[in-house]
Amino acid sequence: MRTRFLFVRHGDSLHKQEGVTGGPRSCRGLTVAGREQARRLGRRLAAEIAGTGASVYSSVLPRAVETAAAISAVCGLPFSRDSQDCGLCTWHIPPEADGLSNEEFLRRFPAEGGGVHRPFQVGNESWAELVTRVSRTVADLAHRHRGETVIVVGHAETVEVSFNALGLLPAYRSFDLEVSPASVTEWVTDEDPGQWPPPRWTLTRFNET
Ligand SMILES: O=C(O)[C@H](O)COP(=O)(O)O
Repeated sequence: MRTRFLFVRHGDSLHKQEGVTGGPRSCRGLTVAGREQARRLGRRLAAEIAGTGASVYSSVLPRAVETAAAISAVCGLPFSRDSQDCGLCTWHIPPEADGLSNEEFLRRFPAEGGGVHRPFQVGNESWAELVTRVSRTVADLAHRHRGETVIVVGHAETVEVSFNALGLLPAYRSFDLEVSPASVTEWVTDEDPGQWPPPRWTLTRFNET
């Protein structure tokens, strides 16, 4: 019984191009190149999951939703509003910061003493809160889809948290991870994802473009 998670970062996005925070109000989805990346990735994944099927989930932000919709369309998999989960989002920034340039966000919302448990900006999540939120969502999906393949379309942080949720790394790690647009990171286990103690997952590829 193999359970397989394919974590995908969204394709090239307008928020990156424009240098804005890109929350629910200001995210305007993918660039033209990003849409093509998503379709190309969909074709690759369609070949990989042929015969096994998969379930597709995304965050609620348009850049992830568009990427997931493109992948699902190419693969012939269902994808609806019910497949979109805020638990898979990147940072939950304060609503007043949504749409600001990144520089302005850092300038107007500084929080001294930011760390693992205290946020780096006023009103933002802490890293530990983000890790817990995303990990909880991934754990629920693993439980619901034991023995199946799950495609999770999110953000750089969603992919990073796969190391906490499945690899059980502590929240603080002493190295950084580079996560490219439209990349795939895969974890598999042949153990029961719902067992206690937790199963051992294997990282079979990271940031594959
Ligand atoms: O830089 C950002 O806006 C956040 O880290 C979100 O990451 P994303 O570009 O993968 O959505």
